[in-house]
Amino acid sequence: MKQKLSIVKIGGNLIEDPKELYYLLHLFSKIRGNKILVHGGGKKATEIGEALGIKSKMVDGRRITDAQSLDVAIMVYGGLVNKKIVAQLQALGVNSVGLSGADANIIKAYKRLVNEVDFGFVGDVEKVNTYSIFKILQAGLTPVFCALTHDGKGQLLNTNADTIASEIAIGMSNQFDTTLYYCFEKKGVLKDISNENSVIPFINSKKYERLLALKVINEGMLPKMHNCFNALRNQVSKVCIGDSSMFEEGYTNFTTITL
Ligand SMILES: Nc1ncnc2c1ncn2[C@@H]1O[C@H](COP(=O)(O)OP(=O)(O)O)[C@@H](O)[C@H]1O
Ligand SMILES: CC(=O)N[C@@H](CCC(=O)OP(=O)(O)O)C(=O)O
Repeated sequence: MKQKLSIVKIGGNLIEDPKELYYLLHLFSKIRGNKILVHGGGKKATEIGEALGIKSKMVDGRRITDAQSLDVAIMVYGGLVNKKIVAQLQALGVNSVGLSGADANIIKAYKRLVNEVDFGFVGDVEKVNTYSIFKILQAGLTPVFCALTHDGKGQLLNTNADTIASEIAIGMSNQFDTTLYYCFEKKGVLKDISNENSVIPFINSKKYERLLALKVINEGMLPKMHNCFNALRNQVSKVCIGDSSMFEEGYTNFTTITL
């Protein structure tokens, strides 16, 4: 029987709220067995960029990343956010190690070029070196990944954190019974975005099509849902979307995605 692995992705709004972030990290520290944390930080990168006079432009949920924006991304994701999270996890008794995709050559990527849009230094994942992740887990360490990959030729690339989480989950599913959790500030996928009590408990591909047509799902939820189905189609056992409470025992008010 395969060992269990939990992969938790946390997003920008949650990271920005110190109380929420602490609550999540506290619950993460209680997850038993193998676990991996993946974080974004897009909101912070936009804020720091603006303070430096660098404007952000998003297309299809992804940041157009010129050389200056890439430097901001490296500083914010690989430095500020990653190291703060690792230090907090250490305080909670989780021996974690902060990583970008370049470290231990774990995530190789190529420059994204879709529909003629030049995203600049944005990477799409080519290969996840699961052996290195396995070795880190085996050493009793908890990897904390930021939203950076590399092209193997010395170039770091900015990569959507939801995609990093799903690609790691897909890669690790050869060896592990993997659950992927997308954890953000809302209780789950909502029927009515303005009503926190409208969580849709289960979404399968058919229901997803309907929700898309009704425009219930939009903005940042679009790439998230795409990554959920991609993970499930590629041997990831389970995918859930919700807020930090989904890691509380007995809590059920979140969204589970099925094929
Ligand atoms: N039906 C929906 N239910 C919940 N959130 C939704 C929905 N449709 C769009 N969203 C938006 O998606 C956002 C989450 O995506 P994103 O901003 O990329 O978050 P994160 O940084 O946590 O990955 C929410 O903050 C919300 O504004
Ligand atoms: C290419 C691309 O768009 N990268 C993202 C990486 C950070 C991220 O994904 O952050 P959240 O999870 O907080 O949204 C960005 O720069 O915004």
